[in-house]
Amino acid sequence: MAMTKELRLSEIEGRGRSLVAAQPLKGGQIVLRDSPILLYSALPLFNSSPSPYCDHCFKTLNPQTAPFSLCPWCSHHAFCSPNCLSAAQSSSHSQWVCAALVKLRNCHSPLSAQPVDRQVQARFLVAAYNLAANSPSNFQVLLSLQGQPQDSADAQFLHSLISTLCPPPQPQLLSSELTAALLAKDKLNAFGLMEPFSESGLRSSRAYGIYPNASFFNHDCLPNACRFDYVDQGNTDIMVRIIHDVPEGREVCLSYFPVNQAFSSRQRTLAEEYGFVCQCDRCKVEANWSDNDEAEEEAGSEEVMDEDQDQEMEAASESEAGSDIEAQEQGEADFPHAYFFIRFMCSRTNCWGTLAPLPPKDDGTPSDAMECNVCGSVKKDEEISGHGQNGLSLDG
Ligand SMILES: C[S@@+](CC[C@H](N)C(=O)[O-])C[C@H]1O[C@@H](n2cnc3c(N)ncnc32)[C@H](O)[C@@H]1O
Repeated sequence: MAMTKELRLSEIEGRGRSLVAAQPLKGGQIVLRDSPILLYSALPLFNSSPSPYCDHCFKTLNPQTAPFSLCPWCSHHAFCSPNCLSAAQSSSHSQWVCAALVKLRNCHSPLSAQPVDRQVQARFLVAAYNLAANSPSNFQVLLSLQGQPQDSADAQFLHSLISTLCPPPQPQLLSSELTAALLAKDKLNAFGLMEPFSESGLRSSRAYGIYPNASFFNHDCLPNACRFDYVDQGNTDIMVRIIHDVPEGREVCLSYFPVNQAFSSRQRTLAEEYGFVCQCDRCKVEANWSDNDEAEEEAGSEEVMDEDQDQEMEAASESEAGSDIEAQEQGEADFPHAYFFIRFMCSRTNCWGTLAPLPPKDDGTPSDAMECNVCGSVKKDEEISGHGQNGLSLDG
């Protein structure tokens, strides 16, 4: 089924619905622009300081232009402009959402003692039940996404809480099965819109969004596409760009997390959060590395590549320059994907973003500049690796 002229939706055994190149794709080409059917804040409900983001479009609120438009019903939620406030009142910040959030934020609310993740899940459920009332067709789209309900204590707790937010916009819809199903859809499909990049800060989300078409991208630990967003320019759409040339018929994949994560951490996240065992080319190679031992398995959940792995990467990439054929063969056998890290991973401190070429010019000429999808920096080709476009092929 054609999704865009560049992408086809196909069923691939063991991977479910998948997006496949419907034509040869060029590095930098935009293959999807997708608008969210639902957006919600990633910040804790119980926060001592006001949100620095517009509660509708999630743009950073500029203190120079304060006062912002405050919600007249709760005087709590702030919007970047009167237009955003009025758009919110007829969609994301309806009267029911406003009253529900006030009630959840009440100091006697059982949520106040809950971890931030649970508070954010509550925000999602309020947004999802609001969507059911405001846009039944988009609610059906949400329900059609991947994710089977799990009978968990979290889901039961959150359902009992949401049931007290009376009257919900469509009381006949409210059920514990539906709440559990919604949470499962959110877990597998939500995209994080990141906070502004900072070299010293932690990488965290300001909001989450459900993007119905982008939800069909499967994961690969060496992706051939990555997504960009421009929230602070007032645009909540995401754009998916091709990282390097992809032949027709090849699956187009994103990485569900920063590509620098170590093998055991990636495998754990994909199994626990997404319910599958990754068998991509990179995982097949790294599964044989000697340092995937139990110690690493027991370490924190966010391991990044360690020094040995960095050295393997360097050896492979140095030898790739062609000085020593034997070392090159050995290096590539140990770490055939070294080239990806040198060329497509942002080197800025604390960034770990992915670089993709800027879109080709109108006449089809490829761009010689690469943009990072996290920090937004743009660099010329030669500043990155010294390798020309025709270096190692990733299409093999
Ligand atoms: C965002 S959805 C992607 C679209 C999904 N395949 C579908 O049918 O709707 C994420 C889910 O897709 C499946 N998936 C994604 N990447 C995969 C991979 N590399 N191998 C196997 N399954 C994968 C997993 O079930 C995962 O929880």
